[in-house]
Amino acid sequence: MFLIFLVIVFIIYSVYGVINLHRNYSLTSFTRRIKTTDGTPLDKEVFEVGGIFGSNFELLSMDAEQKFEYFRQNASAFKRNYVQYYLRTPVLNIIDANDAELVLNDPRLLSKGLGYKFLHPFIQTGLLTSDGEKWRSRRRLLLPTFNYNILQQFVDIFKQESLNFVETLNTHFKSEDNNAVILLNKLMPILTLNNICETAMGVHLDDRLDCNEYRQHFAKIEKIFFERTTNPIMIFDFIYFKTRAGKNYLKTMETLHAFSSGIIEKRRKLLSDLEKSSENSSIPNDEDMHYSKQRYVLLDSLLRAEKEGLIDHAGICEEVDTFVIAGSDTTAIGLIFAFMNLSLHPEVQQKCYEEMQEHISDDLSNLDMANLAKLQYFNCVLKESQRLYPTAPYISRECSEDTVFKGNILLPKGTQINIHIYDIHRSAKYYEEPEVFKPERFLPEQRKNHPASAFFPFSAGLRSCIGEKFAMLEMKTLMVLVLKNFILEPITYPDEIRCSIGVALRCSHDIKIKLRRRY
Ligand code: HEM
Repeated sequence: MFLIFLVIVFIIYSVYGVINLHRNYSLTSFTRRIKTTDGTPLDKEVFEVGGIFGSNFELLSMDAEQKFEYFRQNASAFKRNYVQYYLRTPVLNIIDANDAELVLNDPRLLSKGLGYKFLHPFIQTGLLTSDGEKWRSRRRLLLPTFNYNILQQFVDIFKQESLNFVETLNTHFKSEDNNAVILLNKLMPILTLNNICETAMGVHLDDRLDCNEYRQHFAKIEKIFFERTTNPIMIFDFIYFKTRAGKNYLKTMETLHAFSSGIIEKRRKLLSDLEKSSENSSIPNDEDMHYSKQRYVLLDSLLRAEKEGLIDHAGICEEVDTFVIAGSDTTAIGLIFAFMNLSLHPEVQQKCYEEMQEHISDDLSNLDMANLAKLQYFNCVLKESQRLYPTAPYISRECSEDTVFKGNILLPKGTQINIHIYDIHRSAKYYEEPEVFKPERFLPEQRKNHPASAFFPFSAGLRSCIGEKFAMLEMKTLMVLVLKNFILEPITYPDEIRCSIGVALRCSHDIKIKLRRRY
């Protein structure tokens, strides 16, 4: 009898223990739960996605497009921030603009999310992925290289590269025809990779620095990056790098690193040749002249810092890798969707054309920062395009310690905070007819119709994009050159576009437009 009593007590105790454990831990995810600090139900604050196995297996069988859609469906089903549990990782998904602003302005939440760690073999801990003091000192070092005077000089390069681009577009016309079909996703990345290398790195791409190969390898890396973030088995380096896929990944990385090493080597040589030629006061060759007349670039800041012992060669490599990819892939996506939207909206295109004709002469002699700043409607078009197609559909932070958010939500150390820019930008809570392309919403008199916090394609707060002004100038300059020369007509329509998840916004198929020459 006593034994039966003991067994019953044991069972009750065990059940109680498990219930208590379950309250505090997501047992199948081996992680602590996000909770309120005062014991009120979490559901009052955020939606908690249930399921005995957490969300561990939800993404496993999905392809990149389905994963992208999965987050959109979550946003429209839950309609508020939601919590999920993955293996050893609580995740707070933010789809509320004010809460996104709170996270991005919180000095305790500057560390990047777990996903970025899979980029470390490629860009190590450069500005985008580093944390703490390293990030702070790099940001201090690099910020001045985007000042007004330097950007002003970059505009000349954007202009030259855009002229070259227009020439390339002209080669797509058959002689008897005034119609050319352009694959935006193929052409834009070439232009933007050239631009970042010419401007921030002060290096001209040539056969040695093969841009196509670089892009193909980056696409591979990106695919693997996402497979790894959503597959619990591939998360661990010590398993992953033993697999064949892991070994191939490291090989791909070598090609990418060879590209950035080539850039550094070229700039070092150029600077040393310039130094020598000024010592000998001989007449520098054409290329030297081109660069000496030109500008002080980001890479020079890094090389100078190396001389002062503030950074080593490995540090320079990680920053070059970071800036080459962050400064080219992003603006390429911005341009692809801006041109697609212009092709779909002839009235918007016409307004841009008229604004541009008023401020920029046909010989482009006054195409500079001051006149680009006058193109206010261009700004609206670029912003509206980035609202609908934000280059970074989501960004992520990690709690480096237990953190109380909004006064009442306890986020355990290691919690990932995913901010879904895409969902906020398209939310009916903030925008009237959110799916409709309306650049006018960004005109000064209409801006009050949506909260400022509901638009942040370049992120916000201390870790916002360092290249925002650079990107806007680059995109505007190309728009001027293309609209001066061509009329854009649609081929690809928004309802045909299937976005897929990636480091940045991806689309699995081509985005095309048709061009007609203006003259
Ligand atoms: C349309 C173009 C661009 C968009 C939409 C964009 C967007 C963003 C976003 C959303 C972030 C924050 C990422 C995060 O918190 O995880 C970011 C950071 C960053 N961006 Fe951009 N970017 C663009 C162009 C550029 C360009 C042209 C450069 C370089 C010239 C650049 C360099 C960087 C760097 C280095 C960071 C990390 C900053 C830090 O953590 O201190 N981006 N960008």
